[in-house]
Amino acid sequence: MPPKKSASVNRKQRQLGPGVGGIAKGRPPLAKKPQAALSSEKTRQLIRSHHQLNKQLASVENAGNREEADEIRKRIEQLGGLKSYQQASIQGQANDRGGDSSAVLMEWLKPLTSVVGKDKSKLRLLEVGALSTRNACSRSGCFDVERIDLNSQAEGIKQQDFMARSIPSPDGERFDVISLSLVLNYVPSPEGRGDMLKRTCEFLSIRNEHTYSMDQQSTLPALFLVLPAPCIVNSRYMSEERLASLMESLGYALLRSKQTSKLVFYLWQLKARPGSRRAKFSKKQVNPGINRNNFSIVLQH
Ligand SMILES: C[S@@+](CC[C@H](N)C(=O)[O-])C[C@H]1O[C@@H](n2cnc3c(N)ncnc32)[C@H](O)[C@@H]1O
Repeated sequence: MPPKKSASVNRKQRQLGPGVGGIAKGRPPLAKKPQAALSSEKTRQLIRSHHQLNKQLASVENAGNREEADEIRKRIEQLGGLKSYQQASIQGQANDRGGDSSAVLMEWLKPLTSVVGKDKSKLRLLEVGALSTRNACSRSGCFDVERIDLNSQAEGIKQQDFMARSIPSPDGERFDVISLSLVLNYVPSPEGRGDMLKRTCEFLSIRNEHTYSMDQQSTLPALFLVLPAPCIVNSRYMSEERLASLMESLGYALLRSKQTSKLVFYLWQLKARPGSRRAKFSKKQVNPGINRNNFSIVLQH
């Protein structure tokens, strides 16, 4: 089935400005009361600085430079650490990015979720990088949601690094859907991003026709991926085509995509777990240009 693609930029949203209309129903309420609001510009700056420092930290740690790593860690703490970054993300997305991204996932899974209540079997959803227990997916009642984050902000969110989570045994419990919304771009290295995408395959349940209904078979198991749009549309090293071939090499097929002025959304179905003879994806320039960024994803082995 060819992937369905939404209008490249949601016209209504463009007219109204981000944060109004479409999925812009505001961030889901948080368990903890946010601290005093920062201005949009300050929020963006804080997110940018946190990403940059995280990248520098990964690179000096890689080079074994402990002193410089300690120095960068101090600077991250001075900015308020991961907690302030999360706060800024919540606020930044509410202001700039159109609110709760999981509303897009709900929309895309509507044909499946509309029957969930009838046979009472909920879909299993793993939300990696969860900041709220009350986003559209959580509120829908269609999912058994497991939420994890490096720094838990609420009771229903387990404090856990996805990269350190034990891989389920062959007959262990897996998920029907994994959500990676604005998480991959948080990973500081291109290799780390490739590893994260590869890891998702281990947690999705590839069931057979006896366990998934006909409707479900055309969608599940699936990965919901959200990234800041510039990572894909304005990078020297990435493009939609390159992302699609990388994902295909992992066993994923693109089902849905959508682009707004700020974000790109994708729904990928895992068709088969990647074999050992998978193609490698190095950091290769596909869109040269001085005004482009360096976001990339590398698959090493
Ligand atoms: C920008 S927030 C995105 C929050 C939310 N998913 C959204 O779309 O609004 C990124 C979150 O991902 C979390 N994160 C990054 N890497 C992670 C990992 N390896 N395991 C679990 N959480 C991770 C960070 O702690 C941070 O809270």
